[in-house]
Amino acid sequence: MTTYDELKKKIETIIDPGFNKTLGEVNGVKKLVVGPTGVVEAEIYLKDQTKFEQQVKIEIIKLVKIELGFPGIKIVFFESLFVPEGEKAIKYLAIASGKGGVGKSTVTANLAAALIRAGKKIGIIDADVYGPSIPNVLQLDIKPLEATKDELMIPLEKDGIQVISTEFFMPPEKPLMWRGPMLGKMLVHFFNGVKWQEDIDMILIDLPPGTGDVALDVKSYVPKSRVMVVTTPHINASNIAVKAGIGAQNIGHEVIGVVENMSYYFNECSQKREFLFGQGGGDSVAKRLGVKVFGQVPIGQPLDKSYIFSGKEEAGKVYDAIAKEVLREMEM
Ligand SMILES: Nc1ncnc2c1ncn2[C@@H]1O[C@H](COP(=O)(O)OP(=O)(O)OP(=O)(O)O)[C@@H](O)[C@H]1O
Repeated sequence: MTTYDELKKKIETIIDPGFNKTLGEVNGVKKLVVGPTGVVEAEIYLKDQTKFEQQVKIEIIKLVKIELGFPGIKIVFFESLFVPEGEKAIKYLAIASGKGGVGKSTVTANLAAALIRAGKKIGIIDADVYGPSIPNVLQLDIKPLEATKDELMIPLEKDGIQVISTEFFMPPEKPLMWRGPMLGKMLVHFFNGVKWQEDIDMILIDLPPGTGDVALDVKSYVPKSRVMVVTTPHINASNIAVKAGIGAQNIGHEVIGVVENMSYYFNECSQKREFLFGQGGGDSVAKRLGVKVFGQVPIGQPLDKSYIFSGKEEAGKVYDAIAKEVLREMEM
């Protein structure tokens, strides 16, 4: 009769083909239970899970049922979180908002630009399936994606920001009705099927507004992703933003801070700030989530008529300060 320890040891000798190391070496066997009827239950973490799951599943079944004589095995696979020594772990920051239209995508793109000014290599996953606007905000020309030999998508790039967007996969001017499983499939490609160029430091994820399937998927693919909440100063917007933040906290994400967008309009004539959408939304969200406000972005457009502020403009300086807070919170 095979003991539990022997079973574990043997499973841990199976190779994770993504890493070309044993499951033991890459901490790939997370849960292993032998039930009362002798059926084994296992949670296995693999690199490039979708690509290698079937192959590893067959090996484990052969080992557990044929070689070791257990009556059955149930296996659930997950994407591995293991980072080989000497390799840098990419950090993930999801940008959430309660309501649509509060400027989440504008903030995401400007934060990416500010992080690049701070010397970081940045990618954006535009997961806002209902209204992907990152390509628009960055004024990115959409063209067919190229792929590597092992069929990983190569992101498009604008001003050093690498982008993968749901918009790349939508027929132009035709809305798509996304349902849970389709969303999941799209996201799995974003998290496992992209070859980010260079030695990327951080990936920003532009989430759809509200709480929902996409946030849950992000949790399963990148459990360690932090979350930043965007709100406007209006109290209604902030009440809904709190819900998005609490939703993220409830599924185990760490919310690191709040950005208040469209905080005020700076009146050049009176040299005073005018609070067109009220005041206090950002503070209220931050207080209720137990985090701080990273910055207050004024109402306005960049001088060059794009959507991205330069580091010389007032709003650009606010984004630089937000980037600094983000880097500090993410220990980078
Ligand atoms: N600080 C700002 N000042 C002036 N206009 C802004 C500001 N921030 C965003 N906008 C404008 O508000 C509109 C909505 O912004 P954006 O698309 O970034 O919002 P969103 O929250 O991502 O929306 P959705 O969730 O619906 O995609 C855009 O036209 C954008 O240019």
